[in-house]
Amino acid sequence: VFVENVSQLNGLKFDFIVVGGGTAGNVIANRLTENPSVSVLVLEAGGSNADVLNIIVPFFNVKATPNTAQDWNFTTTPQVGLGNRAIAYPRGFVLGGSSSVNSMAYTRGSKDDYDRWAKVAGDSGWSWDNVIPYIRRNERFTPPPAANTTQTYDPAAHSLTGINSVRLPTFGRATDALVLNAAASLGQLNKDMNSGTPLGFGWIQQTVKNGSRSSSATSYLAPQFIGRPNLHVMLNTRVTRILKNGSGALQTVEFAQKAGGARFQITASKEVILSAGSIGTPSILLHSGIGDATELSQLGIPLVHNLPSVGKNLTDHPIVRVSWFVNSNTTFDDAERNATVAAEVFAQWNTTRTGLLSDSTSSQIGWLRLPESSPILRGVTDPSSGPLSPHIELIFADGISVSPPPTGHYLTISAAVVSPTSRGSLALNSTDPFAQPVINPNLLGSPVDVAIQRAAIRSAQNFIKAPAWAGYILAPFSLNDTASDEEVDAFSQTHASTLDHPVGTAAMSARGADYGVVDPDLIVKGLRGLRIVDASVFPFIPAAHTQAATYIVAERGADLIKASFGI
Ligand SMILES: Cc1cc2nc3c(=O)[nH]c(=O)nc-3n(C[C@H](O)[C@H](O)[C@H](O)COP(=O)(O)OP(=O)(O)OC[C@H]3O[C@@H](n4cnc5c(N)ncnc54)[C@H](O)[C@@H]3O)c2cc1C
Repeated sequence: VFVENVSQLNGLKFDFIVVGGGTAGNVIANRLTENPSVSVLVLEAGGSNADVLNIIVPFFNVKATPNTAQDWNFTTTPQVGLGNRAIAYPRGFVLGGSSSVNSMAYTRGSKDDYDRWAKVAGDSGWSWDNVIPYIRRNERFTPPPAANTTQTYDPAAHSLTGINSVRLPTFGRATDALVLNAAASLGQLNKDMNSGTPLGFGWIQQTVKNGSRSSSATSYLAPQFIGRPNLHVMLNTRVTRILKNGSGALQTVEFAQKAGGARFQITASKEVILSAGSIGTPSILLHSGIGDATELSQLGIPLVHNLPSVGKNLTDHPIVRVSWFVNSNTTFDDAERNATVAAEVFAQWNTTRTGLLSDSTSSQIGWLRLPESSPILRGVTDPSSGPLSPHIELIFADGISVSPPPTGHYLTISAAVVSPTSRGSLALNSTDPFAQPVINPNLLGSPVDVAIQRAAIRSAQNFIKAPAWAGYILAPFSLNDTASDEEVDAFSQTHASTLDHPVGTAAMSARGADYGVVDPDLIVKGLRGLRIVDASVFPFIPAAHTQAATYIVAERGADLIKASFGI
């Protein structure tokens, strides 16, 4: 049930209040209200996801952010590793959160990623084997038609019965065979990168249903769920602080509906769940006086609970896009720069939900591991989570996204560091909860990350030398294949951006550890009544796009809450 205004809350009582109707928040709302006697209120800062074409049409994801009404429109601090550039830092400001604006890649990461979580959290419940039931609750996989013999996947790794739809791309591209043949010739084809062993090249899986985006808003809040009388969702409502209730538990939520507007309070009878994401969650904690005592006192925020790790450990994936001119006139560049072609592909999507616009801009990904003998790893602890995990990701696009030059056709390979060693931070410089926090992801902030970024670009340059590409690649567009290491590093510094995967700002650690923000059951250390369920609790970033891991944390988080209250 959507609550239109604050007065409608009068007389309503809630067992749980979920702060943020994003990727994780909507999972919690859905799972807790399976029990009709449990009442939940979701407070979401952004507006509705309905009828927003840039959200619904998969290919338009590149237009959903940055600098739109559905984006928080954050900017980072000047990034030392990026030549002091400050860059846009997109986050979904809309029901569904970042799952409503992301690029829809569905990648779980490796078995090692979850086993490392279990180890640092001291809780085997976070291990790969033990999160598989939660993967299955989340995923509703649509296999490709049997006649499609080129697309591979491992049926044993997928669930047909979950809530959030996942499928392979449906629009064939000229580059599909080129990527796969090149990978095959190198002996690096992976049948299904979501089986726990992602290394190699293969088909991307996407959160798409019948040619439209599947987000936590369209899936976990689908009509049969949002219609539950025990589930209330209020949009355009910014949570400003969490306060103690009469018994000292952090169960009272303060919110406002516009900057400088009236503040309201509402109390959950059982628990408050923070699901405001890796930027929103630590911001709310700090505004509530939960964080580093010295930093809070410098801001003049009264200390409620000294927890120095709040906002620290911000981890993200840097990415550099490299493009080449290609011998083709079927790339998607024309659909982005030629109004006639754009109208044609839109008409096809609009009538049949098929064609170019029914998928995201990529169809294949490669996950690569540095050789054990790599000089980059000499003398440093391997930053990956283990031998099954990549250090590098390559994402293939059959064109240049967003604004291609007026002529020419292109191939773009986005080369990312998926085992970053740099850690950044999230802090406040104002007591106004409507002011932007200070976001420093510290991208390419360590020599190891710069070296892995260089290796990632080199892998892309080497990959297109495989015989399968002969005659297709014409010439480098943005970076010469003959560039020296220094030139590659300079290119990274001027072109690197974010893969939009911030995590870890309210990280989980073992019970009793002298760092960390939440215990393995996701309850805030040393407090009662307050739990965190979103990507901010990841203790390490998985070598993957982060939505699948967020859904996994949320599905298990819901189970942990149910167990705590016997519901
Ligand atoms: C542009 C972009 C592309 C991406 N591409 C991919 C991809 O292809 N594949 C992939 O796996 N991952 C991708 N990601 C990352 C992935 O989407 C996120 O890791 C994941 O969605 C995070 O989920 P979350 O629940 O932690 O936060 P979110 O989904 O961001 O949810 C947080 C919610 O809380 C709300 N909120 C915040 N503060 C407040 C407040 N004070 N009061 C009330 N509400 C508040 C927000 O508006 C939002 O709705 C992408 C992200 C972005 C932004």
